Amino acid sequence: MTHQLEISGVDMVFDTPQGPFTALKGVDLKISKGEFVSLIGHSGCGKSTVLNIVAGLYQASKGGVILSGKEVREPGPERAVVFQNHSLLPWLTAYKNVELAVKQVFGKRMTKEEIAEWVEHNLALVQMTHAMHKRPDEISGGMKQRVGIARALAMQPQVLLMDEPFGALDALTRAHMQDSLMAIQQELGNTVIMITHDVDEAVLLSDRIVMMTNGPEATVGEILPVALERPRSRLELAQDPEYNRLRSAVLTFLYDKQRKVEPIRTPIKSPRPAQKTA
Ligand SMILES: Nc1ncnc2c1ncn2[C@@H]1O[C@H](COP(=O)(O)OP(=O)(O)OP(=O)(O)O)[C@@H](O)[C@H]1O
Repeated sequence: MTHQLEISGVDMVFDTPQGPFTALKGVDLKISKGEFVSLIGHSGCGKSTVLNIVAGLYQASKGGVILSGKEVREPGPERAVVFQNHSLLPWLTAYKNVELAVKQVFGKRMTKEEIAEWVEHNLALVQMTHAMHKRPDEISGGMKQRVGIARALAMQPQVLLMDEPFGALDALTRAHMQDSLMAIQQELGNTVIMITHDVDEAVLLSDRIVMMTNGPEATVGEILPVALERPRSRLELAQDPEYNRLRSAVLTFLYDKQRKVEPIRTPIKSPRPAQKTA
């Protein structure tokens, strides 16, 4: 089976004032077209570094990434990135934000009418038609995130890279966004790599959960296939024994096998003033 995306033997060494720091060591991951893969692991293990290498924003120190047979060397429109802090241009409306990306990618190939239709179509996909002429400061965080997703989808990327896309949202908005993303991904068949800290989110959305070991020299620890039928309903899954088995497998990995022991610093007590003796 040929894979759409191959991350092979990736090491990442950062130069720091304290000397070289090996954040990643020997990361291997092969992803098929249309797969939804989550990266999960403790804070600082290197999830964003992996995503940035796939995005072409960082160059691996060793190894590399092949997408559809071509080596990734720089950012490109076939890999759209959605960050936690929706990076919309504040002076442009939701519509104009999406239009800008569409013009960058398809400006030469689409007519004005086609561009307008495509922008509206993608905003409709994320249910933002009603607010498409509002600026980012006039809409909620969840709505901004939806515009960010519409902008990424409108570029028709082969791979959608999402760095904790729903991390800053309240629980209800988050649940709604997860459901929309599942529906959109099922319709469009995009390949998605998503970083999350949320075990339920990982199990609900993914075809595979990639669990990373703690750094330094972090790498892929275990890969958990999630064979739950789609479409998935969060309410039904709450009672599903397989869902609960998968959930506890991730929790066991994170809190047992890769338990992170933070050094507890005992505050240094200031020496007691010497007692005066009479
Ligand atoms: N540009 C950089 N220079 C030096 N060290 C870096 C750089 N970027 C990341 N690191 C280090 O590499 C390690 C992995 O960082 P990364 O941001 O990829 O982790 P993460 O798993 O995404 O963390 P979080 O879940 O907290 O976002 C960390 O120890 C971090 O301090």
